[in-house]
Amino acid sequence: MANSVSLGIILELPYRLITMLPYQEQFIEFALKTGVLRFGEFTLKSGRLSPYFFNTGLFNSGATMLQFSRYFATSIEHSDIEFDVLFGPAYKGITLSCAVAMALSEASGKEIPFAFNRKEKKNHGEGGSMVGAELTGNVAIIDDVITAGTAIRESYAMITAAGATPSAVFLALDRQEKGQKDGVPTDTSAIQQVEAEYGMPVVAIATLADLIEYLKKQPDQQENLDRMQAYRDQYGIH
Ligand SMILES: O=P(O)(O)OC[C@H]1O[C@H](OP(=O)(O)OP(=O)(O)O)[C@H](O)[C@@H]1O
Ligand SMILES: O=C(O)c1cc(=O)[nH]c(=O)[nH]1
Repeated sequence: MANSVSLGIILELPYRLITMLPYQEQFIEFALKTGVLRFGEFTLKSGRLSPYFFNTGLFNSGATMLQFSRYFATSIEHSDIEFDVLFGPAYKGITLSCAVAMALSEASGKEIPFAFNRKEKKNHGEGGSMVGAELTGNVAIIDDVITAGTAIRESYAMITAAGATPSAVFLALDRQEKGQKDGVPTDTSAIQQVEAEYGMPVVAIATLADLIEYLKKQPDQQENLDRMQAYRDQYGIH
């Protein structure tokens, strides 16, 4: 795969179930280096106080977006999930769908049609809410994170309304934490709920488990590791 991130398939496959792959570790290091992934105290959309935060808005240069999109493309190729169109929900999904379609084309040499929506409908010119390729066949949704699953549910509705089939979700990070209903933690994560409700696989470049595994290998990160494990004990899915 020219110009892309190495999978290390031959050496790494035997360990696949018990350890993260090289590209996942490289992705975590890259997210830390760029400040996209940070440790500290952060209030989430759910109101939870988290010892870490993942802000893909900070992949905000050509070079970092290019690298990010290559990690995404590697993760998607590794999933072996086939699809016809990549759809990114506005706003962050707009740049993601475009950049990752480019990275997938670069890696595979294939046309990768992509589309996204407008948050506000356009009433002049070509009009409407959809931009890009026609939504047809199997459509994979691409986004940075799922919190409550609202963006994915809205994307599902837009894709089915266009007569296509939502078939998979590709994310940057799976926080692997319990969802919330009426302020009460649920047993499953919002991602697991989306998978069960819509029967779509959800694939992330990296997960909370990967992040914890990474921290265990860093001697100077014991304090962050302790906080992450305490957070997982409280809110993590089992
Ligand atoms: O699972 P959810 O509860 O929907 O949360 C996740 C969504 O929230 C963020 O987008 P947001 O809607 O805040 O808009 P943005 O892309 O314009 O930042 C994020 O990019 C996801 O799309
Ligand atoms: O749950 C959130 O609000 C949230 C967590 C996170 O790590 N990144 C993000 O953009 N939102």
